[in-house]
Amino acid sequence: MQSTAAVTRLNHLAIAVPDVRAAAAQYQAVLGARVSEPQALPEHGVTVVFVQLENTKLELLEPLGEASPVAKFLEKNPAGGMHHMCLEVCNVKASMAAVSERVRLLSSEPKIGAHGNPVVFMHPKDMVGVLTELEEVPRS
Ligand SMILES: C[C@@H](C(=O)O)C(=O)SCCNC(=O)CCNC(=O)[C@H](O)C(C)(C)COP(=O)(O)OP(=O)(O)OC[C@H]1O[C@@H](n2cnc3c(N)ncnc32)[C@H](O)[C@@H]1OP(=O)(O)O
Ligand SMILES: [Co+2]
Repeated sequence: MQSTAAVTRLNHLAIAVPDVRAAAAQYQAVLGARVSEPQALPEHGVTVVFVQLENTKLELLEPLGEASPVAKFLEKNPAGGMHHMCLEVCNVKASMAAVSERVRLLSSEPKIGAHGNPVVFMHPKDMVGVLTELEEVPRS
């Protein structure tokens, strides 16, 4: 049996949007959702707003800076769209080692994500078309 990333829970679904404030206002007005203040994350090339749900979070992503990975996505999907999903793991480096021969990891080291935890991405083409993020979340 090959070792796996050993994912546990869904942490968030991410939606790329052209204007994160307008998108947050729409989610609040139409869905009645609780939304966070925008958070600039230059090291990821995004400004994010989190929509807190009872059982998970939605992450609204607006491009930040010239090299934003989301900018190119929005060129192809100008109105916005589903961008990635984030699954939780207990040890992101162990998960990376477990899968590195079967999927392309999009960074050689984890980065610190929006929640202050280490994250890494797996190429969508190796994950049946879905950009998949792994986030190390310490289990309480
Ligand atoms: C804050 C943090 C957190 O949660 O804590 C975050 O989430 S930061 C979230 C932002 N950070 C990231 O997304 C980092 C990981 N993303 C990346 O490294 C990049 O966006 C890639 C996924 C490698 C795509 O790179 P690039 O845009 O240069 O490639 P590309 O446009 O030529 O796309 C290559 C192929 O992948 C497809 N492709 C591109 N982005 C995709 C996506 N989000 N979902 C599904 N498929 C996608 C394209 O359609 C194309 O397929 P075809 O060849 O068939 O046309
Ligand atoms: Co994310």
